[in-house]
Amino acid sequence: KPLALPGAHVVVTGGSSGIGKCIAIECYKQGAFITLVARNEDKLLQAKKEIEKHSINDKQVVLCISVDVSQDYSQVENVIKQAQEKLGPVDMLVNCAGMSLAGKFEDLEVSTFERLMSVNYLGSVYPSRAVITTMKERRVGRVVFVSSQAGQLGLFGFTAYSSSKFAIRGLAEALQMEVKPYNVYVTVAYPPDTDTPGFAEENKTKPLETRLISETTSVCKPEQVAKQIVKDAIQGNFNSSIGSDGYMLSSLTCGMAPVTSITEGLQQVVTMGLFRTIALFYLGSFDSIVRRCMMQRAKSEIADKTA
Ligand SMILES: NC(=O)C1=CN([C@@H]2O[C@H](COP(=O)(O)OP(=O)(O)OC[C@H]3O[C@@H](n4cnc5c(N)ncnc54)[C@H](OP(=O)(O)O)[C@@H]3O)[C@@H](O)[C@H]2O)C=CC1
Ligand SMILES: CCCCCCCCCCCCCCCC(=O)[C@@H](N)CO
Repeated sequence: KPLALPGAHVVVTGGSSGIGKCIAIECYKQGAFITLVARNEDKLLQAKKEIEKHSINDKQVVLCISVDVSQDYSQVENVIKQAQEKLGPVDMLVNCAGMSLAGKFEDLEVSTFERLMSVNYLGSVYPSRAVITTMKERRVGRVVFVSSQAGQLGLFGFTAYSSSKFAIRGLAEALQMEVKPYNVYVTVAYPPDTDTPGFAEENKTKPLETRLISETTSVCKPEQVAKQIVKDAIQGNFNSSIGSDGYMLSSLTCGMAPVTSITEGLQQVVTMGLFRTIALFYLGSFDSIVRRCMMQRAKSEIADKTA
């Protein structure tokens, strides 16, 4: 019972840039009709043009809607209504609008915590809330949440970002239990660092510790991440991850997450102990990175004072 993308209506928030844009392209290539949701109209139009290059028939449409997904629920509800009037009921919603800001806890403004929670978490609640009733009624639907590897473990510098991405996991687990009997499937994606404009922005303020720890995993291409997310969403897999560290992290942090197949469940049972063992070594190396950076900073402070 995979979702058939040809002719389907896919809404992608954050679809004007990075991972979201690549998800839109991937779905368009498979015959879907697309609604892009983001704030900046120029970026939306630019992305629309780029996506339209990949059309497979002359009926396909890319609709652009400018709205802030985190501000006002009634606004978000309205634009979803508009999109449904033009392109029909939403078959798949991808919540990809989001942002990251890294910094030490005491260096981050309190407003940053509010902002990230509002964009990353509430910005996923609002569009989902706006599409879910119709999906349940039609007994068709996919809701995709884009969390992060930083939504599976807490890292130095990500006190504000990680918590907003962990929140998505709780929302997704609870929602999946509610909507599964209606044939609506929820997917949570946990991408690693991915080469996007958003990632470049994040790197401008990233503490050294965060950079060094993140370098444990390599930087992915957004096309590759998008392909995996679309594949998992079509299949109705609850979990979507990439690479061997992504696989280990998902297995290790499965907790009480819904299980998609018997194979997945068995793999989790068998690998859990081994992956926890590996994780202990990673945690040790992260701690030593943090300690080394601290000593380095202390040294250069002393040098500054004596100079
Ligand atoms: N790149 C990475 O390393 C990783 C990214 N992720 C997650 O993937 C998602 C996409 O990231 P990435 O592709 O790097 O991001 P980009 O910054 O490249 O793109 C973000 C998109 O979201 C839109 N957006 C941002 N804020 C809002 C808002 N308030 N309302 C509506 N639209 C908004 C932007 O458009 P506009 O600004 O015009 O509104 C843009 O289309 C994010 O949730 C991110 O946390 C997860 C793991 C790794
Ligand atoms: C058995 C256990 C294996 C453990 C491997 C752990 C590796 C941890 C690295 C975490 C990297 C964090 C990526 C955050 C990406 C992100 O969301 C931002 N770039 C957004 O802009």
